[in-house]
Amino acid sequence: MRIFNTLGRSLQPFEPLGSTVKMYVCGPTVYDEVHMGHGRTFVAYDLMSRYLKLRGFNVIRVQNITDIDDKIIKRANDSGKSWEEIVDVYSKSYLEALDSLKVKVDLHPRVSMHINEIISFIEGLIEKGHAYQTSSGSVYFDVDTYRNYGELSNTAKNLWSQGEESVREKKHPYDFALWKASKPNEPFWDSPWGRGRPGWHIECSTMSTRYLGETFDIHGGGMDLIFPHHENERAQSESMLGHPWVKYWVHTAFITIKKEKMSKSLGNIIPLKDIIKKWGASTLRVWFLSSHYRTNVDFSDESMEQAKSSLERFRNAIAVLRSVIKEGNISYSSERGIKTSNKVLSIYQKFLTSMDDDFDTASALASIHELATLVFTEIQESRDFLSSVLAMQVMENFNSVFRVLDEEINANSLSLERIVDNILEVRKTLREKKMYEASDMIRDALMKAGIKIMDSKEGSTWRLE
Ligand SMILES: Nc1ncnc2c1ncn2[C@@H]1O[C@H](COP(=O)(O)OP(=O)(O)OP(=O)(O)O)[C@@H](O)[C@H]1O
Ligand SMILES: [Zn+2]
Repeated sequence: MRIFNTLGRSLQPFEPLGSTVKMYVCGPTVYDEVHMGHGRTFVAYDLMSRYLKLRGFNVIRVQNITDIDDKIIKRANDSGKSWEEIVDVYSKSYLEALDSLKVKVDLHPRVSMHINEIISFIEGLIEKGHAYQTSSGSVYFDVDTYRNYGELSNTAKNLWSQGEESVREKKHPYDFALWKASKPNEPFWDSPWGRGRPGWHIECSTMSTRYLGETFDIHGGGMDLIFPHHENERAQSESMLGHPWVKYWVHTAFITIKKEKMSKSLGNIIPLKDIIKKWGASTLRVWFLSSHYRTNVDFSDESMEQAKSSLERFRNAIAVLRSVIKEGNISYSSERGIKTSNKVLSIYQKFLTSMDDDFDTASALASIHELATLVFTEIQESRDFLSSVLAMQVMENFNSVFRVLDEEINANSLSLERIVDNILEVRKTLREKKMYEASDMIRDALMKAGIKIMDSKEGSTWRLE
């Protein structure tokens, strides 16, 4: 496998540091609805971790929630609500959106729950001479003390402006805040430097090392985070730890609207929950994954229609495969069947090769389309059992990574269980009413269908014969 590393800007072989791949992704600042742009980024990392699992790795994935920030405070002041209320509403809505998008994260640490750890981290940086306190009670990172600054974002000194206020008290304009002295009407915490709150970058250095250790494999986020956020995180962490920190820096490109980044601050967002309601989570995931995670994608209803019809095509292919597996010719495959099976295997190989190549989901989806074509042009007609079973396995593996066909893949087992359990409930009522004849008829009918009922004092159970 190879993966594009922003550090060095090249495709590099993927060799994890240990037996578990550890991944940290910068999550949202919760002051407004999560939008499609966030969804793209979060689905991209979800897909990466699912693919690594398919490839046999253990994966642990941490994605933080930024619940202390200037934008949150502004929103609270503008709306007359407390910052806690704002954070509560939007973090719930974020977690719900992740759930309906089937994005799995193992841990969602919040800044407000890690203030002590953040303070200790900053104290460590001051002790090591990488940070300084100012008369206002703020603490800044001294960028000149970290010699690799600019390497991650590939930028020279004249481009290091941090876009932060109160530059006058900094030693250099490119130093950035670790701790901000509190102003009136702002939330604050006590610290060795007085009342204040953490700057943005320090939270990710603190929480990622706390949960993933002193080195980890993948650090991700959108491309807008390369500078200054990730550059600053790296400077803080490597200065503190005294050794290299993250092995692969991975960045996703943007969802745009009329070629402009979809962004809360620009006011052009489509909330995730609205788009999921309109198109469904599976169509949206297909749409996200139809382009490589490092290319910008412009939103349009037409492209969503295309994603919808791709999904429909995959669903139809599965329906054909199901019917062939159920009723197909189980006798030994014909020469033609063997040829088809080999085609299925080579399509799967292509799928893996694409995914191994920096998670090229667009090409991987093209392989699944190719498989669907094979189903419609050969398998549907030949009704060959072996190639159908193989094709179904490919679809299952594909779905374990893309998670767009859950209902179709799980249809059989789910419905069988549900049906038999319901029948047993009916039968229990019949027996309670002493209608033993009807109850026995049901038992015999199920037996003919290959389902054996076992009655006992505790109730009835069943198994496939
Ligand atoms: N339009 C987008 N396309 C892809 N990823 C995005 C987009 N907007 C934000 N992200 C990513 O989502 C994650 C959470 O973002 P965060 O809440 O910090 O957004 P933000 O950039 O402050 O929001 P906004 O730009 O909407 O004000 C980050 O990794 C960010 O890079
Ligand atoms: Zn971060």
